[in-house]
Amino acid sequence: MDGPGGIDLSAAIAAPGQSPGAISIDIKSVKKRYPATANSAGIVALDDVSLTVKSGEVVVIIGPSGSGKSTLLRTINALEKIDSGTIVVNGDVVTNKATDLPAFRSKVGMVFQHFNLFLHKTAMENVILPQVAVKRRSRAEAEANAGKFLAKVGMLERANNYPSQLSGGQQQRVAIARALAMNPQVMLFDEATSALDPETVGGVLDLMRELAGEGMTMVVVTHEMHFAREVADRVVFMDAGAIVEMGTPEQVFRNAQSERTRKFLSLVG
Ligand SMILES: Nc1ncnc2c1ncn2[C@@H]1O[C@H](COP(=O)(O)OP(=O)(O)OP(=O)(O)O)[C@@H](O)[C@H]1O
Repeated sequence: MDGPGGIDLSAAIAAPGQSPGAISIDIKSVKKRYPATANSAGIVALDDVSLTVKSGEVVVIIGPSGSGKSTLLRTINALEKIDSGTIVVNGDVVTNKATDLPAFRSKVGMVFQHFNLFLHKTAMENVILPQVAVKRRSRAEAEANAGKFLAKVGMLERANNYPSQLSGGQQQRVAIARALAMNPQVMLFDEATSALDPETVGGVLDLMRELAGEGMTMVVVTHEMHFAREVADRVVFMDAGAIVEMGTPEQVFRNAQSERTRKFLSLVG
């Protein structure tokens, strides 16, 4: 389980209390409606969605634009509030008002399309800061940890660069190191490669593939169908705010049951 930097990360990645095959994420009957505004009618973004993700499982969510994929992902770490239903992540009831959200979010790594790095901080500082601010680690511990994870994503030699000095793919690898340095129990990827130049997409997908191989529980929203085919344990197809179909890549890509799934797949290849 060595990363590109030759570091064994299995201890850092194995989340305490998670046994392989146990349910890690339990989403039940979730409904979410964006209310009407002066300029737009209200939209049902999630229409009675239920999904469980087992510990160590890689679930890839695919579907047309506007089908609710990002909204579903963002409900898992409470970036979106839901109208009804429940979401439990490794025993934390996300939808319970009493849940300490900052503490909960530190256990869930999120990687965004647009990286969300601090632009006026170096790569190293970007990875150090959340560890100190949220995990209350000492600066020395956070720095050692940052070095370890920057090495894992192949960015240690660029540790002192600012985001503006890095390519999109490199910035995304720093963002992944930042998330991993928090020792997350689950990683959520929201179109992590959609904003990248084609030549840098592969490196980020390879890193995601490597994390999957190391047993990280992952939920991935992506338009990269070959990644879904090769890496997913389960593929979920969404349309119009609902899960239309889910199954192994083989089941969904080779033997889709729904006409909507087949039509989508015929369009995206
Ligand atoms: N903040 C918001 N306010 C109002 N409507 C929203 C908001 N965010 C998303 N929506 C709407 O909710 C629906 C689902 O959006 P969502 O971003 O989850 O879709 P998606 O499947 O991730 O799309 P894409 O592949 O284009 O990113 C869409 O109709 C979208 O326009």
